[in-house]
Amino acid sequence: MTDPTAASNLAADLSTASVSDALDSLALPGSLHGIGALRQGQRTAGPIFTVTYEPVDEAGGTVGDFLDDVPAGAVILIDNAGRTDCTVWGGIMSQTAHERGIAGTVIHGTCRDVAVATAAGYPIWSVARFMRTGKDRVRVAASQTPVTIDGVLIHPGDILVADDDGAVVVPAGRWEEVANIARRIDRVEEAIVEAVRGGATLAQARARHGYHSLQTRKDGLS
Ligand SMILES: O=C([O-])CC(=O)C(=O)O
Ligand SMILES: [Mg+2]
Repeated sequence: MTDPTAASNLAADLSTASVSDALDSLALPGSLHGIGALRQGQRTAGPIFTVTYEPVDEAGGTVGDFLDDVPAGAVILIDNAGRTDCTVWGGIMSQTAHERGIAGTVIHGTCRDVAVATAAGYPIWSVARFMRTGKDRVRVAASQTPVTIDGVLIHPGDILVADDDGAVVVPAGRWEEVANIARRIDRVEEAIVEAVRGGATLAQARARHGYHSLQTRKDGLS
């Protein structure tokens, strides 16, 4: 799944919660702990463009050097090792990315110029918001190489889904399998709520539809 439009269309109906449960059922990692939505009501999905930063302590380090290389529809995933004392993303970058049709930015690190991103409607997920620039403090070490965030190994082109609950990554080769399971989980959860509306107790509705084991590993190894 490398076509950006296809990825975002495929994920349009999927929440990160369902995708995470589907990953759990397959014993796959993917949920990016510690990265939260900049504001509520934003969501995105698409193939990942990876960026890795490294610290510097001299003039010449800077942020955003990779942005002209990112294709429309991609989700930028930045690994700055969770650093919160300086930025790797700001308002000029939000407006540029929005202008180019980039699907969103997910940062294991920090962004600034939040009001600008909000005004542009550009979606961002990050560890923190802080105003001190990364210029002269970090530089791009690599782009489009594998990164590891919260113990999750992520390759360029893997699929990222992000919403109010955070961001989750699915290996490109497992996307359809995971999405199908996530949709099945959604249908079961809807059926539980319907049963409650129809007069069942929550316990009855959950038991009837196997709620407690929806995300349980299905290979018998858990
Ligand atoms: O220094 C930064 O984080 C970048 C910045 O403010 C911008 O892109 O507007
Ligand atoms: Mg700025």
